[in-house]
Amino acid sequence: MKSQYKLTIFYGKFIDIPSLKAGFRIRSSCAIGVNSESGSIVFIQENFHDDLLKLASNWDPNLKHDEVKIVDCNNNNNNNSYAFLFPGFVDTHIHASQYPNNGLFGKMSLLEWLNEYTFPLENKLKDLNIAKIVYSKVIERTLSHGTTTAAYYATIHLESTKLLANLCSEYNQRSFIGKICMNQNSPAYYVEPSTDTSINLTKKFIEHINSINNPKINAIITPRFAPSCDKDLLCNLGKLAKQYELPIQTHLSENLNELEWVHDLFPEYANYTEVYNQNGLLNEKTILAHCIYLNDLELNTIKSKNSGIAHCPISNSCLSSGLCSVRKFLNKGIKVGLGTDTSAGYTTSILEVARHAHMVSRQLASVEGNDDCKISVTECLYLATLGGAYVMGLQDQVGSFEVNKQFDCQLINLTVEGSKIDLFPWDKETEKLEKWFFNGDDRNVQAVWVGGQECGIRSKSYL
Ligand SMILES: Nc1nc2[nH]cnc2c(=O)[nH]1
Ligand SMILES: [Zn+2]
Repeated sequence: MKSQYKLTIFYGKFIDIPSLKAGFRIRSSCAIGVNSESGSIVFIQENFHDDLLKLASNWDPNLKHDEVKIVDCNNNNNNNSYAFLFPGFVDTHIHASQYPNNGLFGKMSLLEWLNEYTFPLENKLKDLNIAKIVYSKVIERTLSHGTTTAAYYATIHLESTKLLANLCSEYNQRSFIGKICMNQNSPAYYVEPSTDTSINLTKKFIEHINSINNPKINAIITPRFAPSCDKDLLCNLGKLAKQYELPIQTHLSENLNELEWVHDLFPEYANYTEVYNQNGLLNEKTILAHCIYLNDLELNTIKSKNSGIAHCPISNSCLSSGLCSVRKFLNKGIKVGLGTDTSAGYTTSILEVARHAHMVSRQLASVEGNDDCKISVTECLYLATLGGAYVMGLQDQVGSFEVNKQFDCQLINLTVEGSKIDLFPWDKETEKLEKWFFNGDDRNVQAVWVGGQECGIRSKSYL
């Protein structure tokens, strides 16, 4: 539907983190103009206290007043309130199909959990009615937590994976969607019978994404992980990614038993990373989840291919997979983002994942006796936004507020009714933001926009 507006001007306090070490960039009384057709930012004017329509005329002198929409999020009139606009979160690793199992993992670790909890659930989603319920809920829930971009795993089923893509398009959530590929070492009821089947279904899925013709909705090549794909499938998926110039997502080095298994299954490769590398699956658009046990050689390979890592600290804790040193990745200049890894991770909130990343980094610092392990609040929030954008190859489009970037944004209100955050008159501005980091949740997310278009978010009864 074509908007009656040609320009939307968002006005308020804009906060983002433009680089890992930059800290909070706070732009107050700031007007950001968004081209309604393209969804991209056309101007940014901070400390602006004049008539906003003047900015519209500067941008296009022919614009009529009723072609300009003003979204005023400024709250300077009221000393007791505090709200700001922040880049939408980027979830670089989430299993949409596993959402009903969030919080269900018992005492299990990865390989038994896959067999007991995960494969039976994923298999249920071949039923399109079930898939519709699950996928609608996970999109609604992630949007309500401020996730504007997500890299989703679906299941091995073509039709329900197509449905996930359609729903992301309808809900207006920027997404990479992967039909899972797996042709070995999986239960008979949940496995693809051959490489050909897996490749053909993936091609059909790519065609479907092309038919949606929505630049926010993308296909991603998704070998589940090395143990569930034979060499032939891995190699053909590498070729497919190259042929269609598509991103790739998979799991790497998450659990010690998994590592041993990969070593037994693929003895001809020097290490786990080489299994992917030598089959054409590592490039600048590859998202590697976990990467807990990589050695220096493997990290160097990932760096040289400019692949990115999805750090999933909640999942790593839930399945007792291990403590992952993010600082090691950052020191090597490897791209890092955050992933909920629903449902190995119990939440769909990237803010909660960012908090846990912070906590795990402190545990590592004490285990290793090295304070350099600690990642700061703003570093964690960078990973949750622009860091994730880099991992997904979207760094020129999302993750921070810059002219020509897409307007993917969440309105955070710390003083909304029901908020868990108590502010005091002596709180400094950055302290308010740190309080949000530790005690904020979806109650503070008042609105979400992707490409300048507002997304519906669930049950905001107090608004
Ligand atoms: N956390 C996690 N690891 C995996 N490794 C292979 N499949 C999965 C999965 O679904 N979740
Ligand atoms: Zn995962």
